[in-house]
Amino acid sequence: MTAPSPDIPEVEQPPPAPRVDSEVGPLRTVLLHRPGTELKRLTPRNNDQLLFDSIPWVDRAQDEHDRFAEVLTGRGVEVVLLADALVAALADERAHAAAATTAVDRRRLGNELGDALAAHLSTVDAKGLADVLMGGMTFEELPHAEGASLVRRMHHPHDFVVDPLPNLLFTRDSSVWIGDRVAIASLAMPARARETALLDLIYAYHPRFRAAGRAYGAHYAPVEGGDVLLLAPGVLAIGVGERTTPAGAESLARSAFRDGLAHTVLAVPIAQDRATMHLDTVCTMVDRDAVVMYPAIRDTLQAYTLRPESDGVVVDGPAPFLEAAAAAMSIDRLRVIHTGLDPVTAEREQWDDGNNTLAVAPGVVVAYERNVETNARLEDAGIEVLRISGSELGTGRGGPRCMSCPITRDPL
Ligand SMILES: NC(=[NH2+])NCCC[C@H](N)C(=O)O
Repeated sequence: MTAPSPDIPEVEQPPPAPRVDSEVGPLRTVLLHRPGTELKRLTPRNNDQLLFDSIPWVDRAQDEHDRFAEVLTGRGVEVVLLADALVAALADERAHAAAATTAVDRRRLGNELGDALAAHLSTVDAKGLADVLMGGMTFEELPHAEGASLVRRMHHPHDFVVDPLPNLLFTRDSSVWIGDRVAIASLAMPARARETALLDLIYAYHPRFRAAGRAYGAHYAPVEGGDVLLLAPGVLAIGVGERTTPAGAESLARSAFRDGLAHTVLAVPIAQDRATMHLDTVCTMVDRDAVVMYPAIRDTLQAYTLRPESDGVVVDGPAPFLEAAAAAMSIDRLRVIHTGLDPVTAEREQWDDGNNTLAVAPGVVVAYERNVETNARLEDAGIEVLRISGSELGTGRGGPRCMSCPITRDPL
């Protein structure tokens, strides 16, 4: 390495402008969330409701996440952490005021305690407020106020005044960049609904993002980012199942057409099960023209094709997904990496997010190491697999794609 010449001042490069046109273009900037206090709130009594399958060992989950981030930075990817972005956004006093409002649930607390909580949160600094927004707050932690309160007295000290958001870890779902616009998701499950407010604050007030245009902003039908795949520039696939609804998919399609972000949208019905909660639990792209897909659905996956028409959309199909996708992408065929697994191994590895890979470039993906068979087949097919451990991270049922929201990818 040559030392910088003393005469030429080092010019700091501005970060690349947000823009994502594909699933596999070289990844430049990604939003991750290092899990924190919110995971420590999980107990055997609340984990189902909070959408975790067991109680993670938090320190180990953080270590695993740090390794994940290191793999990405090792490949030249800039990692933006959600907590840092939130604190930066909350430095704007309008964001601070709005955030306090989103945290106060008057249905739960009533007006008196609601007012007391709002007054308290308005005095907390940006970091402290971000901690409450992400990690939640219990009755025990609520600073003492004067006067009698039935709400305080009748709640258990460990009940939540503000619910924790353990699924913030899955940054894929709460927002999605399509072209140069960001869509804030409308999350289907009550345990995740408030994540939207946090992402909204980040994109509205963070100096780096506040100029970004919004896609889908004003619609409310559920759409989650795990269901949205950018198959090729101008071509979106949107899973419709446990999370994203037909209305959500149609609404996002119309908004993408209106903004010229897409020419074709495929709406892909998936089973309404926890195992297949998002399209990216059964299918992710690993190369320009290749996907890894759960073998059990390979031949049955269907798609409706939506295209813009002067004053609306035309809907065709359903037709086999692989054919509809190839046609929309203008390629002969979409390769499916044949994992060739026996049905039991395939089902086990699908559950453990074997199909949920994150491409850092065409043909290079991050995957959980535990899915030994799926990863071996990917390598047989010439895909480079960057393995990470996810024994604790995986307790929330999400893999590398779920845990990452690409902000900038280079064009293909
Ligand atoms: N894109 C994904 N597959 N995300 C997985 C999200 C998992 C999370 N526990 C949930 O139930 O919402």
